[in-house]
Amino acid sequence: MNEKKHNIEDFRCETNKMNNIKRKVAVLSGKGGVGKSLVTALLAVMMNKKDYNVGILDADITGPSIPKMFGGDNYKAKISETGIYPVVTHSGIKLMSINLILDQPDSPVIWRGPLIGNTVKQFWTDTIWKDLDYLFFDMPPGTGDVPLTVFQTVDLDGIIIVTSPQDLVSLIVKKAYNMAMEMNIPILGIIENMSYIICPHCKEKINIFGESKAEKIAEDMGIRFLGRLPIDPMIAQLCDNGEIEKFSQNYIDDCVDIIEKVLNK
Ligand SMILES: Nc1ncnc2c1ncn2[C@@H]1O[C@H](COP(=O)(O)OP(=O)(O)OP(=O)(O)O)[C@@H](O)[C@H]1O
Repeated sequence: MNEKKHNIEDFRCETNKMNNIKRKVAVLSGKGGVGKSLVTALLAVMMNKKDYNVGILDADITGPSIPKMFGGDNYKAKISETGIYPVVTHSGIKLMSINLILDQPDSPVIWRGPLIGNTVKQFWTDTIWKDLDYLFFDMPPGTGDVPLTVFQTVDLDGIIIVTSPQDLVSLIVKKAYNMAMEMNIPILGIIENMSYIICPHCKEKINIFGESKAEKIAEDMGIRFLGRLPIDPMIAQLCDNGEIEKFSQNYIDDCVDIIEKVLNK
């Protein structure tokens, strides 16, 4: 399906010798603010609940949000001569993010593209994850420098595209799709976030952006539709409180099952 179309240079790098990482999945969005970090965090939480060893590499260097969702903004990764030791969360998920290295998590990273790219590369080559069943990459939004670096550096098993209902009518999802296709990376499917709300009184499902077109668009592109997440104030609260590991809804159960099935074939 994803035949290589362009002559893109290959800069594959090996990860730390101590690592044994079975599956590497990047979570991508065409633009910011659609809930890509949230989806990454939820996938990790759900896979961890299924007893898999899970890690998250936060490749969003200028806007890292993973540590905060797990309550770890003040945790620090340990740097040694052999590599960088990730932070381990309450439930055992391993995290690597620029905010786990900076002295102050609110310090801005004012670096140019190549330095940002090299930092992400170093997270891949130097972090000591040891045994992981799944490593999720939370990519920065868009289809710029860093996604390109990750696509070239890491031998990814697949990407997941996160979108919101409004994006699907634009070309933004198509850009993420085209980038993965050009880099010959399998697309595992699309997840639609902020798809609907549930009335807290009558429990009616309200499609505030109109009837979702996600399934149809996925079908037109020939990729899987992995499911949809509602806007849920409880999710926002869990993120704000750094308690995303307490998430217990079944919104993405099907998505997790599909990913598990496809990647364990
Ligand atoms: N389905 C949802 N229900 C409630 N809140 C949500 C939902 N999705 C995302 N949010 C909230 O929106 C905020 C932004 O989400 P997130 O950081 O995942 O977006 P993003 O796409 O990774 O953004 P960027 O890539 O621009 O940093 C988070 O604080 C999260 O709590």
